[in-house]
Amino acid sequence: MEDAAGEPGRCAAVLPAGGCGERLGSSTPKQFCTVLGRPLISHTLEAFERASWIKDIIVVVALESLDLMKAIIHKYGHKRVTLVKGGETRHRSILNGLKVFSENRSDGTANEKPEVVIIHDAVRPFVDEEFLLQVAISAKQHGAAGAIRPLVSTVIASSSDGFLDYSLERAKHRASEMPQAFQYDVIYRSYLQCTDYDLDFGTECLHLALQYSNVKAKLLEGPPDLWKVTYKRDLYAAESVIKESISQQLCIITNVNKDAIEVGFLLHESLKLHFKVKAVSSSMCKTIHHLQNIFHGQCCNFICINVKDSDFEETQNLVDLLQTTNAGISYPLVILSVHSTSEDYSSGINKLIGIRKLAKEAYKSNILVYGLLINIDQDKVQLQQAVCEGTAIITALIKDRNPALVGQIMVA
Ligand SMILES: Nc1ccn([C@@H]2O[C@H](COP(=O)(O)OP(=O)(O)OP(=O)(O)O)[C@@H](O)[C@H]2O)c(=O)n1
Ligand SMILES: O=P(O)(O)OC[C@@H](O)[C@@H](O)[C@@H](O)CO
Repeated sequence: MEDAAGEPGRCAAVLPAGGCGERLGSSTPKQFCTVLGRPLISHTLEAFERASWIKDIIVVVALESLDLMKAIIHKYGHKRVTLVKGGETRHRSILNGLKVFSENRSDGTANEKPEVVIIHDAVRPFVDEEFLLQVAISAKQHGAAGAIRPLVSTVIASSSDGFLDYSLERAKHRASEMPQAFQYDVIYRSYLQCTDYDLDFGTECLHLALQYSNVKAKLLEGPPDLWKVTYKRDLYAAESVIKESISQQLCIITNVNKDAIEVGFLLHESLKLHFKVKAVSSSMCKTIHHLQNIFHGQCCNFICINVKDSDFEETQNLVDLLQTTNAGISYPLVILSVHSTSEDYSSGINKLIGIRKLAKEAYKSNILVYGLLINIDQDKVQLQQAVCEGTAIITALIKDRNPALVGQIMVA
């Protein structure tokens, strides 16, 4: 990035990920626990990869996790990542990460030294590019910058015999969060002057910059989702946040058949009250680029309108396209295979039973296929009622993304 006023200059990030996650209580260190089927650290890396101006991402992991981390980088195609062995404490891990820019590796090479380095716990997956840039620019200007959030609980001090000693005025204090950013030389110099006590018991990088480099960090009020995954409940919360974010938009795919267009139109009118909806002709969905261009990015939810109640052609074509491009690698994709029937429902369901085989195959690629049967041979009022019921079913399936229901046929 050009080193103009208001730009951070050359930027790198250090993501400490060498802990064991004791407070979460899992045998798997929390940074490797899956959230919606993907390791937590992969979600954090994806957030940093969206910032193309961050040239190096240093991930610091325990020696025993190096192979696992390499496999995650390979499976999810993470770029710009350098792996470094962690230390016994978070500060020691961060210092190991910073060293890659100042000490040559065994092959005699070193990563190009950044002007600004962002330090961010690998177990804080919800960080947006805009705030990362704000923190980095502020660090370039002031030497150090860090995210803060209002305190939820009041901070108190306990006397040695377990009684209240004093309390801090909550309105005058803040919680220190991540990301933090520093002029590289400021934080590296501070770490090199640290005592072992700092490295073994400290928890605040901003304090090191103040104590050892006399740099007062600029404090930036961060957005509410900067929290750190620490306890089990935080994993559940992270999964809900991600589900919510990938359930905002959907694409309705229909061919030019009259019935299909009518059902597609009615569903569109109903679904647009709950989602950002785009309707496209199936002829426009021959390549993944077509699909990605619909929403200028990845769409994770599709409504496939099939003409006859026993024909899965539209759904099968979409599944084939998504499978060949491994589109489900980052998030579980949802496909509602919608079928209109003009007979009694039982015969419609019997003809649709083949969806179970299709759904079983699709699930191997993280694609969740559900069936939806709508009787179109009804009067306008009844059809509108069926479309409303169909909308409620579609909304629930997209929000929940429950693998246990794949291949099931819902009836609106
Ligand atoms: N020796 C350590 C300890 C922690 N961390 C990392 O620092 C971040 C924040 O630390 P914390 O939430 O305390 O993680 P853990 O130490 O793993 O958790 P716990 O204290 O519950 O064991 C995490 O990404 C963690 O992996 C690290 O890189 N090296
Ligand atoms: O103490 P832990 O290792 O759980 O987490 C580190 C936190 O202290 C740190 O991420 C922020 O408070 C900002 O420094």
